[in-house]
Amino acid sequence: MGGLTAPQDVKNQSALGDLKTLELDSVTFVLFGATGDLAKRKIYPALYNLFLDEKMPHTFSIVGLGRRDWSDHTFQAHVEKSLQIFSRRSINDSYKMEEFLRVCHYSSLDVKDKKGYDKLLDVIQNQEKEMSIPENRLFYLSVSPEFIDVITSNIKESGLGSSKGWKRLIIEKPFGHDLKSAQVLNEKLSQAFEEKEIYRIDHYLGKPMVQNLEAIESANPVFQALWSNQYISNVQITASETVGVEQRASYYDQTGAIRDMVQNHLLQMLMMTAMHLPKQESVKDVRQEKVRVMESLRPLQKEDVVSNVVRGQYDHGEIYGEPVVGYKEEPEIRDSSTNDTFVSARVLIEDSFWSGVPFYIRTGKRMKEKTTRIVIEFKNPLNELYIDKSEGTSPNLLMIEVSPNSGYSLQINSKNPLNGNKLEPVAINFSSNQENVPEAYELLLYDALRGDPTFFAHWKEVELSWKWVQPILEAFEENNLPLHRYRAGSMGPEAANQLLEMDGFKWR
Ligand SMILES: NC(=O)C1=CN([C@@H]2O[C@H](COP(=O)(O)OP(=O)(O)OC[C@H]3O[C@@H](n4cnc5c(N)ncnc54)[C@H](OP(=O)(O)O)[C@@H]3O)[C@@H](O)[C@H]2O)C=CC1
Ligand SMILES: O=C1O[C@H](COP(=O)(O)O)[C@@H](O)[C@H](O)[C@H]1O
Repeated sequence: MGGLTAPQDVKNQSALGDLKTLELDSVTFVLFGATGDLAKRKIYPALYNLFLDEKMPHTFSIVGLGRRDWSDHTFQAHVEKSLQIFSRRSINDSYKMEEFLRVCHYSSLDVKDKKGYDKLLDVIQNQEKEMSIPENRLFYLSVSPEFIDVITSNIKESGLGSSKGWKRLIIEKPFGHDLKSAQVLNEKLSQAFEEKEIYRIDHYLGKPMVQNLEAIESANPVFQALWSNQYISNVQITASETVGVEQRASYYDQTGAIRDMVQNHLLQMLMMTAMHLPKQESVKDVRQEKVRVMESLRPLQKEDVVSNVVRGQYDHGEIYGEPVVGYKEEPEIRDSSTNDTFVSARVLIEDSFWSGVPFYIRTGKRMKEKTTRIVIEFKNPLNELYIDKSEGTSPNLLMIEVSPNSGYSLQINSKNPLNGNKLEPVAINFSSNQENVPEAYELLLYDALRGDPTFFAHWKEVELSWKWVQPILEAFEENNLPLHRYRAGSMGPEAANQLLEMDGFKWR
């Protein structure tokens, strides 16, 4: 096995480079919430795909935890089933499958039971001894956020966290419910883990096209030259979904689009789009630059929210031709709910690069299409050159398709000989082969295994995001702005279009 791959070992490598050849430290992957939904849909498939790609350490073991009284055998059958359903890769190689399942073990633990952690320590130490794994432990908390505090303090007190090797902690969203609760949670976390050991997952940061954003600018002189308020008129970030609240009513009705999507995923995409990096970027640079973006956001006062933010809630309608009920008719949603299922906002960055360039963000459930897209709209001074206004040009647009498709499209103007040589917008397209695109969780787990936190959210980013969002939460709670209804299957309320129209733009 190679030497320790501590965060400092990767800090000088390109944050975006391919490190496939790097040898990873042997590790015990300790999964809290191993019987849950996220584990089966995302975590096992990601680990297995990494294993098939030889991106797992040479020696590793997985210890799954939950309250259920499962044997190793039951757990392995559960993991296998989840791979059959959710892995994007073939599961026909029975030799590889057996090899993978052999290292999956299960131990039952109620996370509130202090004594249970002593037993867990024994289980892990025995595994480590048997498989000659040094005491490197990666703890993944795929459980409800209410347990984060109790788990991390029990990890500390039981000695599970005081190993001779390294320890890392991966935690899922949501990180807090508002600014105060996030600060309290972070304070508790930091009693058991150092910031450099904490990997806060935002799965949008694992999407290949989000990881590519910085490269689009820095690896293309043509965009590098244009990437500022001199040439860009506005930036639009959309994350629309066709699904409704599904089986998560109790979570979502307390959370809304503002906490579920805006505070984390949309602001992370905004940071990744707006940050400026020197050529030799490192983990520290990326995170510093993202923080700089957040520090430059014009803060919203509660009274500004009404003119910069639109909130909506879906009514009944149709999705892909099928009728769907409105939000308040969804099972377990309160009749009186004023929860936001749609949010759009105008965000202003007050620095020398972006001042005067509005960033518009929008996200919603039960919209017309499932798409995550970032559009950079360039200024269009040419129109004034055309005396005949029917010969006007369209703005150049760089459209970055994040998901479900990954690709770019650049809209330029061109004469169409089939239409009297009139100028028309045409698109230059690139789209990745979807089958080979790794899943976000694969990229993120690989980074955590090799100790690279670049694409995880640093506490400062999380805190600054909550700070920006906090006045919006309060304005929503106090009902200071309208709750616009929108038809399921539409692109949200009309007020979201007006937000751009008043600045002379439209959603792309
Ligand atoms: N599912 C998803 O798509 C997403 C989930 N997340 C986040 O991931 C986390 C997990 O979500 P999800 O998998 O959906 O949740 P589930 O409710 O499906 O699973 C919860 C897990 O926690 C375990 N658990 C609950 N109580 C205890 C306890 N007292 N002691 C030990 N284990 C316990 C359960 O095991 P058992 O029942 O055996 O005790 C189960 O394995 C949450 O923070 C969620 O917000 C984030 C993004 C997407
Ligand atoms: O974190 C979340 O993300 C999903 C959308 O993720 P995507 O990768 O499918 O775009 C969203 O449905 C969910 O409500 C939210 O918690």
